[in-house]
Amino acid sequence: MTDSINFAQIRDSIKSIPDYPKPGVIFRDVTSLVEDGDAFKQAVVALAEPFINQGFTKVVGTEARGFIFGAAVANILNTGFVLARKPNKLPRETISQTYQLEYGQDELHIHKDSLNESDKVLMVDDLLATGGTIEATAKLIRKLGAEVDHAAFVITLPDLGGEQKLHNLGIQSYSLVSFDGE
Ligand SMILES: O=P(O)(O)OC[C@H]1O[C@H](OP(=O)(O)OP(=O)(O)O)[C@H](O)[C@@H]1O
Ligand SMILES: Nc1ncnc2[nH]cnc12
Repeated sequence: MTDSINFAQIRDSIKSIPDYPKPGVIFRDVTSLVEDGDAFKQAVVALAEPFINQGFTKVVGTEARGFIFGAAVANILNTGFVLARKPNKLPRETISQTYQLEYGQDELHIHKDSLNESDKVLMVDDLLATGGTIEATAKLIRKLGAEVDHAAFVITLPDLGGEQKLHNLGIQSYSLVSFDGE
């Protein structure tokens, strides 16, 4: 199925914005990808394809851009979709995990009753940079007793070390395109 995916088209649809949000950063903008219906469809199909019929019971997506791709992948895999959200957004009882940002720290929450020991989870996000966000997401999933060994991203920034961080957690990462030099 991935034979029919035009990875160059997916890559070309992602706009790169220099010096955003601060000097020296090249922002890889998936909003331009999702605005292109064909590129969006191909990206979602390519993200889901390796995980079809592999026994996944849930997809977890991380706020906010992870929701766009995660929910679509869950539909293809015929699984439920679980939201990992920033603080004060989820109405039921949650568990939380703090993680480091470049400056300071942030926190992610997940509903306590959204996963359990019987779940096999695929994590989906738009982009892997340092891996701090996806590491926090994996810790939440594991705290609830669910299994998580795979994460899928549209974009990886290999220079920022996220793949190694995931590897150290025993999580295999899969991405559609990578951008060096950041
Ligand atoms: O690998 P990391 O270094 O953790 O960075 C990757 C994360 O950063 C971005 O999210 P951001 O926190 O900017 O939130 P947003 O999706 O709400 O814009 C991106 O969508 C990933 O979730
Ligand atoms: N360079 C980048 N572009 C888009 N989102 C990001 N999140 C972290 N680094 C990023």
